[in-house]
Amino acid sequence: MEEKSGMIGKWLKKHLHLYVAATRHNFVLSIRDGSVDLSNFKKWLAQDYIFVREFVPFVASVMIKASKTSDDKNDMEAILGGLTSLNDEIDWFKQEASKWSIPLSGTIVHKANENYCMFLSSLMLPEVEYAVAITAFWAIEAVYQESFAHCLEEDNKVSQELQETCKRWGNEKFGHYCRSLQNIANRCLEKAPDHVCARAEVAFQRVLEHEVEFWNMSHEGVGKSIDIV
Ligand SMILES: Cc1ncc(CO)c(N)n1
Repeated sequence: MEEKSGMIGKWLKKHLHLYVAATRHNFVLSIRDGSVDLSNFKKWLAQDYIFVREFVPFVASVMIKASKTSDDKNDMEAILGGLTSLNDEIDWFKQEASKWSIPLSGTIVHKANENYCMFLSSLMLPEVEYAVAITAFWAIEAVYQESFAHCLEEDNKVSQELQETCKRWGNEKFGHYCRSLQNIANRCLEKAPDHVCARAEVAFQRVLEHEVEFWNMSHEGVGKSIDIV
């Protein structure tokens, strides 16, 4: 029988290439070195606001699974913390959009974003196991934590106006929250049958692929020539 403790750590090693693609994307590196094209940043911001609004019902669905099937009552607090931070995040997106004069209501949803949101919907189905959903949830948060924490590491040249964005996901408290989700996922995976673990591993890989596509979006034409056709 396969040793299952610390499953996430094993998958991070096994899929390191994909994890690095998702957490060291050129867009993120350009924020870190100060060379980011602000129009790309604005595209990302407008699309991420749409994503975050879709992410809320997904997190709520993870909460429902936890309340029905989790063997540890503390899971609820961790997930509730996630919902609370999404509440702040939505406010922050609105403020940031007004700072950059981005009209959030008229944004055309990019295909990559739509695909990612459809993937989230598929994970909301009641038949998706808690272990699978919590693994995906952790991965989604961890990519942003890892990416933006990297932006804040030594010798960064993040411009003043993007500091706050990096701190939003790169701060230590968010890091701690991601580690709590990782611990929950590890605990669930340890107890899950092999076929459920296999599904969680696939969900983890899919999240990373969607995250790469999401970053890619920022340097493609959004809302202009491509979307008008
Ligand atoms: C695309 C994407 N992934 C992860 C997060 C983290 O909440 C986010 N805001 N957007």
